[in-house]
Amino acid sequence: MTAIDNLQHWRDMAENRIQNAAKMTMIRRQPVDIEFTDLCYSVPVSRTCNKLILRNVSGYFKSGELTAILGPSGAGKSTLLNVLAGYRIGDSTNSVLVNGETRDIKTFRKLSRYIMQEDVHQHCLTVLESLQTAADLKLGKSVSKEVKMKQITEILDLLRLTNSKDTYTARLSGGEKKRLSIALELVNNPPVLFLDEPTTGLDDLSSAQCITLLKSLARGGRTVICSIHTPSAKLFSLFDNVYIVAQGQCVFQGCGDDIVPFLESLDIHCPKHYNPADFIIDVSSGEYGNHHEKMVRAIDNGRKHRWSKKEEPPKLIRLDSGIDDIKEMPDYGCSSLDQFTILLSRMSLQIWRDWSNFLIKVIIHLGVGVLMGSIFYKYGNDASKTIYNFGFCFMSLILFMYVPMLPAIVWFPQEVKCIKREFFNRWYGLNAYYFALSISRIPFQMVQGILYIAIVYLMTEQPLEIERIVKFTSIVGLVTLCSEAFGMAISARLSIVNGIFVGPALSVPNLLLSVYGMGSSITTVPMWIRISMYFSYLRFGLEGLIVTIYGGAREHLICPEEEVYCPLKIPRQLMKEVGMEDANFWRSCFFMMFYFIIFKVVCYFILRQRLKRSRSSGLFWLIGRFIKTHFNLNH
Ligand SMILES: Nc1ncnc2c1ncn2[C@@H]1O[C@H](COP(=O)(O)OP(=O)(O)OP(=O)(O)O)[C@@H](O)[C@H]1O
Repeated sequence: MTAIDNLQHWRDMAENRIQNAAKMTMIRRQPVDIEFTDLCYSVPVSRTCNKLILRNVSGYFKSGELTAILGPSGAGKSTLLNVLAGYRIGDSTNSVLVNGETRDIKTFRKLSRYIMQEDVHQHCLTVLESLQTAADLKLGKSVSKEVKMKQITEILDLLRLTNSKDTYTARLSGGEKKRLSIALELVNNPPVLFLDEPTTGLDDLSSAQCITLLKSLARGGRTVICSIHTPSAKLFSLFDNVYIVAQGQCVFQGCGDDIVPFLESLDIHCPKHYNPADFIIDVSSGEYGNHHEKMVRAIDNGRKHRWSKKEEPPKLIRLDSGIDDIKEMPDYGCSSLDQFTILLSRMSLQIWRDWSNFLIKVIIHLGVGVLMGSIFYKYGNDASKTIYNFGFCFMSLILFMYVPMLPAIVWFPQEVKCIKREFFNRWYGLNAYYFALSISRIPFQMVQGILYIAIVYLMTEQPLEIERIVKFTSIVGLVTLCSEAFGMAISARLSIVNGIFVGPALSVPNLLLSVYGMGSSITTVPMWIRISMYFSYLRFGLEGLIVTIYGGAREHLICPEEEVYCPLKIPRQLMKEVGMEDANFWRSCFFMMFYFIIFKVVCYFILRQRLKRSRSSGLFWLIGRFIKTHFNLNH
């Protein structure tokens, strides 16, 4: 068998599989054709200068077809895909038509799904649980559990994930993760699918299976568009439409079989047995001389919708697009309250399943509790050790500042990637997500705090009064919440590398201001430092703990017999010595709540800004542009 016969044989087999899979594919969707004309996209690179990435490209992607966007590295494939999907709006000027009508981005996002290159999943959920959550969020309560399960089973079969349905997503192979990403977006059967390099990181067999699957989805009536890196001849033969980009312009558009005749028409000859996809990419990147302009002219920068030796096929005109019905559809599959409850149970399950992480935290809190209890053993009621007991309170606050903040800085950037995918694909709104996120973590933080307090409070012999115990726990809880919210506000914008530096660095002034001026009267502290102290939530935490332990009508502390004189025997005396005589428990709580809300609000707006895909204007635009051109915050 010659190589060509081999390829033909493989193609026939794949075609058979595609036909069978296409029959299984859920309800057929209304066709959606995408046409774009003179599309430009630029990014700011300096204060005055923009880099033009897409240069007046045009093109036409038909429903029922699998389209590949190919090109040399840096040609603009991902950018074109992102702009078409609406994932990047930025400085783009364009005319994108959907079924002949100007694209309304809000409506289009209800029609399309975007599968990103990186497969980020909720790692402690199984494949089936992930799909069930997606179905609950996207289909809502109007679809019965049985119907959802039927759809899920069909999708699992179609994507050959049935055998892995009970596997945790963290344990899936690269190919399975990619298929799960596709499966999750198939739940509400979108008519348009965009995929950014779906075969990256997959071996030949998995790549072939992935592209075969995409073709079967296209055969089900969908418009499937993917960017792809140098596909093998086998894979290349599966695409219905090929769109080749070089230097931000279109150098070919049409059927893969037409590439060789197209190049021949320009007097460029493809060597025998050479993969035409590789050859045209080599030609467009200048390996065989400068043919770029010639190719762009021949295809009219994509205005010629399908280069063919034969007549160009007539363009389909959709009369009953059904897009108007979609405009009326709600933005999400279920109400905000339902989104909140589904997400809250998913997050709680995630934390619960990640029991090793939870266990480590519990062990650390118990271990540090025993250590602190041993170091400050029985200091709480010992008048000769009052100043050390103050140290114990301060050390406890440092623990509850760093322990919640550092994991948040490391964990949250990964979570943001997942939110980006799910939010962009309209699984849920940001408000529901953010409330669920904020609430889901509180019980687990509280359990760890209570375990620590139970040990140290008894071992250090702090006053055993219900009111003081509750107040002590509340202050520690508030410091925990503030610290985690602070860590999340930092990591919502920064990468792990930047966040892990910025978080602890900003904690230093927080710590310094919390104990500044102790030992002398507050009136001796310069005014600007006194004002700065209001910016340290830890200061309020410390005041809150000291007033809880030493405030109120507490009896005198016990001065050991071997001590001649205990100057800090009177509880209020310590508060005077450390400049906290005016401390008030409720004021401390109020300020910590205030900072907690501020950090939460800042984090929310940063997240919203990152997820929002529309073009900002005025001052926000200027600030955004300044940050983009001067800082690389995410990498
Ligand atoms: N935010 C940005 N700032 C500056 N240049 C950018 C930015 N985004 C993309 N580019 C540039 O635009 C060009 C196209 O990028 P794009 O990621 O679309 O290329 P690609 O064809 O997908 O490349 P690859 O195949 O290597 O992934 C590249 O030269 C890239 O450096």
